[in-house]
Amino acid sequence: MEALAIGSAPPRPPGLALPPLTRHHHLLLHRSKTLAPRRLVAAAPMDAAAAAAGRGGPAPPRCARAETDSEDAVATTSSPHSAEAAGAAEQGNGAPAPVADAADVEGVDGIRIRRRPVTGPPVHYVGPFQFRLENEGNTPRNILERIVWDKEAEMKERRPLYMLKGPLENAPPVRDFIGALKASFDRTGLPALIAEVKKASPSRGVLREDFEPVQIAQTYEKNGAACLSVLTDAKYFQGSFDYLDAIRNAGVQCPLLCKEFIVDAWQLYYARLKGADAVLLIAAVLPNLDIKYMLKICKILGMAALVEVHDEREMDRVLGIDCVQLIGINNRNLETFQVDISNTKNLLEGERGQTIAQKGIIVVGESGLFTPDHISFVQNAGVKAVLVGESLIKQEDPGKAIAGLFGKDISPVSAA
Ligand SMILES: O=C(O)c1ccccc1NCC(=O)[C@H](O)[C@H](O)COP(=O)(O)O
Repeated sequence: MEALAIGSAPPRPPGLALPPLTRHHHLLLHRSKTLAPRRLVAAAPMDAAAAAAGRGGPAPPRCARAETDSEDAVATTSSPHSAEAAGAAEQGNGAPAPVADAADVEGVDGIRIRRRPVTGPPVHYVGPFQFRLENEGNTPRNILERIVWDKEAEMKERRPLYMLKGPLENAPPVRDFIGALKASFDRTGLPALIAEVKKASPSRGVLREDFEPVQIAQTYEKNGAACLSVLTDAKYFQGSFDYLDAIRNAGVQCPLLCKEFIVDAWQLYYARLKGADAVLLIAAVLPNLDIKYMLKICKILGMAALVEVHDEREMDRVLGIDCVQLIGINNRNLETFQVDISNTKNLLEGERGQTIAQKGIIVVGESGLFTPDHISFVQNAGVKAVLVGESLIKQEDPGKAIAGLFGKDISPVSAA
């Protein structure tokens, strides 16, 4: 264990209370109260001398309230199940209290990643000092964990939910994401294209230096994309929520998927406010209860949800959830970066494929699609749509690259 004093503790912002609850808040409140009851936890702050010496010896326990009575704390607790299971209670210093055991977290509806650092964040405050204490429990095991942990930390800095209420009333109208996919499939007989507006990724680094999101969106639309996927994560993908409204304001009609690592219902409201028509829900990150809860909020907001799976277990979990209309099969393993397009075929074989057909679910093949053969392969496996980033974005004109990917011009103009 490494201990390093790196600075002094910043002041904590004062708590904020919500105005009377809206229709949206009621759902949040209900879920939070039923699933994440308030509780007291024993916090174990670091003993200053032990911390300085690099030992994590606990000081005598003290009690801290895990959740407050403030409506803000309740209404924005967006993922009650994972929050509860991950022991996301707060210590007096603003850091989550340590949870009992990593296995508890891993056992939540089968999600493998740890949603939060098991032993608390590496930075601890002891009086005016800040200590960095790294150990297995607070070091991410893979990129997905790293992203999600950072996302949870980002959420702590967000505006309170009630501040979105006014602007949300003026959000641009929702467009029919699933309808656009179906219309495109009916028009071309080929999987509908969700073209990705993505500057960089953890596995590929910077994909396009001269990144002009609006121009890219326009050329995608002109050349036959049915919908667009817009990366909004800044740290790992160099994306931005501002790209959503910039693309809409430029007159692009294609419905927009907010491609984000959603861990908190706040992100759903914010995505809608910025003009998203659909959001991504990643099964590897969200326990079933969270997925159901987020789907309900999406429904209230009128947005579609693309529920992403990577393996059989995630597919089976998601097939057990009512109201899922759109499933994305990611050919990329988000923990190892390995890409294998036969993953789409494997997950659609046999009973799973039949269940999907019976339920009328549209399947999107995601990642690693570069050639017309790849498109045919996933179409034959049963997908009605594809989500494509790298193979288009790296070309000089990403829009014109669509014809190369499909082996023919699929633009609406070509059909006229
Ligand atoms: O692409 C990554 O490096 C990555 C890492 C961690 C989480 C997600 C990641 N990518 C998201 C995607 O899977 C892709 O953006 C999307 O499916 C398009 O893939 P591609 O056509 O291969 O760019």
